Amino acid sequence: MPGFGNLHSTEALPGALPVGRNSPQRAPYGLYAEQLSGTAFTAPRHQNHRSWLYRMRPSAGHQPFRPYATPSLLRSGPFTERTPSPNRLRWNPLELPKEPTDFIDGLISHVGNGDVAAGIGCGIHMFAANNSMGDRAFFNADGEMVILPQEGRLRIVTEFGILRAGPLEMILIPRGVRFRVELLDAGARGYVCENYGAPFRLPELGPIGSNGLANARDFEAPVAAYEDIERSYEIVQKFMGALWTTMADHSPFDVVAWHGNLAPVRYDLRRFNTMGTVSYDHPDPSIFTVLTSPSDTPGTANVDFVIFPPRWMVAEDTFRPPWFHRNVMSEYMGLIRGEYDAKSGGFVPGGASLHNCMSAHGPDVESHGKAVSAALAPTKIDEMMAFMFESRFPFAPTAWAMETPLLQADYDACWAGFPKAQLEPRS
Ligand SMILES: O=C(O)Cc1cc(O)ccc1O
Ligand SMILES: [Fe+2]
Repeated sequence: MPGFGNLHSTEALPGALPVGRNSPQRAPYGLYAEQLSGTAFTAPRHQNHRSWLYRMRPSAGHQPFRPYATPSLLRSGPFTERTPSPNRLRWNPLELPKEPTDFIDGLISHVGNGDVAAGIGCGIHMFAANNSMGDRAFFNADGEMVILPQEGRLRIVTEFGILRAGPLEMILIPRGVRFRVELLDAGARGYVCENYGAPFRLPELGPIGSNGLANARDFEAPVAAYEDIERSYEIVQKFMGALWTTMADHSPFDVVAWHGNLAPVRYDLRRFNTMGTVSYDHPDPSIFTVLTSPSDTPGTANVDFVIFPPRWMVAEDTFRPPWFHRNVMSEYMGLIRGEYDAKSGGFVPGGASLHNCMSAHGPDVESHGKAVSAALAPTKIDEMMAFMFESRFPFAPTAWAMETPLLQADYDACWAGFPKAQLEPRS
């Protein structure tokens, strides 16, 4: 069902959705009415997110949660394992696991900021899995999750219905929504942004007008789909940075109908209506914002999700790749496919880089050299998709991120050896 933040109504059985009220004395088929809220009850109407779910049993029917025993590399803000680094860091891609590993156990925290208990900041994780979740559901009480598959297609069963997504697509799972990740290929790998702050929304378009960037209609929510499974089912949740587990005697994916404006969505990044200059100069990458989680300072995001999609480069008398810069915001980047225009090698699909607040970065020597001597004909950057999670809060790496052999030892070298500008002697 199309539309970001739309009010949807969907039923998998005729008449399952109550009409004219949310909570009738007896819901159709004896279903249980349950509200899931993503914002405070009193949040302004245009920011209020909630849905009503009509399910075979209330979610409340489960045993107490116990600490999850399987060792996990998932971490949360405050990220204090290692001193935040002012250095530019870059990582090679995760390898697919050798042991059977599902999405939950395949999550590895990379960097993060803020504080999960304060609802500020985000955690950025990678995942690598070779197994479907089986009779296991996961939900995250700490934040919503943007999932970006980089390799392998996923079938994500949620309480709201089923979403499939592969590389070049994104999934947004709201806080608290139960889901199960199944693999449609032998392995899957990707990135996750776990947003502790204000829910992601579409950015304002300002002078761009009423269309453009990620268009609301291209976000797709699933239709209601339920499974009637009576056997022991594990439910794992992330709460205040720790994983917890419990058992239920049935599948929690038993929602027969739902309505509301809180729902998981899929978005095909290829549908992004990319803007750029048609005259000169390289604009700020904020024109590539897909979704933003605002902070309480206007225009200064808790975290922005930004993509660098295929696009035509036509700028005249312009250095076309990203310029050299030092940014007050902190930048975590990943690559879904292709080659990023600021880096010739080293930044590979599935890899990642971190440029924290005020760290000097930009094109490497080779990309710079090519760009200053290029004939400025219109050229297309094709077959490429990079992305950035950009935040007002510097990112701290996890211990894993600093100790993994995937961390590149020589990243700084890509900015070594720029020829010095030759100043003309003044006459
Ligand atoms: O560092 C990067 O590659 C991301 C980036 C891209 C761009 O086009 C301008 C600024 C910026 O931070
Ligand atoms: Fe940058």
